[in-house]
Amino acid sequence: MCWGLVRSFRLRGLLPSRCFSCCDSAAMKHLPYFCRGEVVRGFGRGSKELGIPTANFPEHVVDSLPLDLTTGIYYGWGCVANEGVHKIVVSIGWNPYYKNVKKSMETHLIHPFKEDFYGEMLSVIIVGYIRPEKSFNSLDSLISAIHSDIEEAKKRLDLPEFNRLKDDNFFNTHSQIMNGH
Ligand SMILES: Cc1cc2nc3c(=O)[nH]c(=O)nc-3n(C[C@H](O)[C@H](O)[C@H](O)COP(=O)(O)O)c2cc1C
Ligand SMILES: Nc1ncnc2c1ncn2[C@@H]1O[C@H](COP(=O)(O)OP(=O)(O)O)[C@@H](O)[C@H]1O
Ligand SMILES: [Mg+2]
Repeated sequence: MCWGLVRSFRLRGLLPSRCFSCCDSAAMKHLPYFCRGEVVRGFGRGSKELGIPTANFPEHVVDSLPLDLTTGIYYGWGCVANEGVHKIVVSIGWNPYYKNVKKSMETHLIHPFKEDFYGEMLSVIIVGYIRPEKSFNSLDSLISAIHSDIEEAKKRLDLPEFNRLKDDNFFNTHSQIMNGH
């Protein structure tokens, strides 16, 4: 754990004053992480098998993630086509339950959408880390874990230090400049 970084995040108001047991230095050092890309098709399991749709980013967006960014489950804010900012949970990795060969980055927006939005631009700010990805013994266990992640994300995003990032100017621009470069 790099306490210098943790302190600097706290001073900038990006970390709560108490440390969550799931703090992970390799995840934290890149946060908040700004990311934007078109929504593409995945395996079609999110809605059909899990009842939890995930908007998948294209390969080039996944490949541009920092190589040392810990895989796992994150939370933050997201916006489809510049129309409203919503709480999100994000899964980054190989979906060990399904043994995917390619790394994916998938966002579930905690908001009911009337229609699919494939091809639209999705902008996300990842602000915190929840847990590593796991392989579960049953589909029901995976679904329960995802629902717990959603509840955890909803709570943490109400903390003032995370809540204010929903108003970040990133969601009002189309700029390709992200994470300072
Ligand atoms: C909050 C959240 C947590 C997830 N946790 C796991 C996990 O622990 N293990 C896993 O194999 N997949 C996990 N996933 C990924 C799902 O397996 C994946 O979203 C699902 O297979 C849909 O894939 P698709 O978009 O290709 O249809 C998680 C997804 C979300 C949104
Ligand atoms: N709340 C939501 N969060 C994420 N995607 C959603 C949501 N509501 C509808 N969708 C749509 O569902 C799609 C994802 O469903 P999913 O079953 O994971 O398919 P895929 O495997 O193609 O990603 C998204 O690309 C989007 O068009
Ligand atoms: Mg998906």
